[in-house]
Amino acid sequence: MEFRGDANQRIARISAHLTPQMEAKNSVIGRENCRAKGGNPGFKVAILGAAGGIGQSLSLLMKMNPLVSLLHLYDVVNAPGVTADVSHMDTGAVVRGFLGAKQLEDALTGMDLVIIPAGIPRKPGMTRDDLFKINAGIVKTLCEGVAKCCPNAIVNLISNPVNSTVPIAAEVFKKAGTYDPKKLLGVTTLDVARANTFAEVLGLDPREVDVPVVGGHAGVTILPLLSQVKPPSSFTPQEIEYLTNRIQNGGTEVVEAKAGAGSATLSMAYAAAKFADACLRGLRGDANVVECSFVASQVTELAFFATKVRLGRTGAEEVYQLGPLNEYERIGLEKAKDELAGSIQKGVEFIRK
Ligand SMILES: NC(=O)C1=CN([C@@H]2O[C@H](COP(=O)(O)OP(=O)(O)OC[C@H]3O[C@@H](n4cnc5c(N)ncnc54)[C@H](O)[C@@H]3O)[C@@H](O)[C@H]2O)C=CC1
Ligand SMILES: O=C([O-])CC(=O)C(=O)O
Repeated sequence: MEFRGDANQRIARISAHLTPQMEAKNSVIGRENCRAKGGNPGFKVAILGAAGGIGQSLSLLMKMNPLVSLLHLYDVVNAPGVTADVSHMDTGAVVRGFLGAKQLEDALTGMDLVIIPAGIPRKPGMTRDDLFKINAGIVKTLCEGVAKCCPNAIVNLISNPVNSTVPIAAEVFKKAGTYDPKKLLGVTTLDVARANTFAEVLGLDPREVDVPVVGGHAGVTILPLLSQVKPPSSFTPQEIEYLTNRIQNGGTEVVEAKAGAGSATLSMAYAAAKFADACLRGLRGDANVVECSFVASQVTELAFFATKVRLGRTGAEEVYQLGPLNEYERIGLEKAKDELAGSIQKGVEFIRK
């Protein structure tokens, strides 16, 4: 082990979770220079809402990701506790905690990827849209921070209702003059994970199944394209009905099972970590990184729509078309678009009003 400076300096450094390189260059260090303790160069990732149900597990999973060199954990409560806890994991990423609005800018400065699971979750009987009143303002404030402190970062937006919070974020970035549609990604990975899992009726290992899920992230806007499942398989009409309903209502299934204690957190943290890893692999320049995401889109007449996208060095570099749909899916698409149009409009108006 290399020791620099006297013992007191070393102890101060350790308690601040800083490497000598990071201390020297503080938070404006370039990616090449930002090495986690003995690790490889990596990316700088912030989680906003890191002390929540999703945030805590996601913090754990991102601390385990070898592509992450610096992990900033921000919340309005309990960020120091989560940070202290996660920082004891003997993986490469250096962890720093940030508590409350006064520390938001420090949390965001220099970040390559910002993941946002901040906001209230549903209780039984609520729709995702019922969260708009509170979560719209939270997302607005956090995105204003992103625009100011890390305008080039990729943003993974998890806070519901995603169908409205992504348009809100876009409007905030437009207002700030920093909007890059390729860099704003609504996280719909859990819908795909559920579709792949529930397709067990095929008798397949979910890891081998790939069901594209398009549209948005609420009720009928969640449109699984079972006709495009890989490996190619055929379903009976009853199976299609069962699977489509279960995928569309997967979130509600968890909300009801938790009976007032929140919504999906563990499967969501898994899905968010999987999507964030795909974004980082894209940033690194890996080829053929493809995931579904709710993004600015010209695939339909709507300004935002979830489809498969190819992730690259600059974000969602290619937005794929829907591909051939069967009659059942065409009807589902019309329903999805009707609801999505209103949710997108609601988000846009929240900022433009
Ligand atoms: N996109 C998706 O597929 C999914 C989205 N969600 C959504 O994710 C959000 C979070 O869910 P949970 O983690 O279960 O909720 P939670 O209530 O457990 O955690 C939310 C965290 O956000 C923090 N927070 C609140 N205001 C904040 C602010 N201004 N700045 C920073 N942090 C703030 C809270 O202190 C809390 O720690 C909800 O809106 C939920 O609906 C949940 C599951 C799936
Ligand atoms: O259902 C909810 O409220 C949380 C969510 O978005 C999901 O689990 O898909």
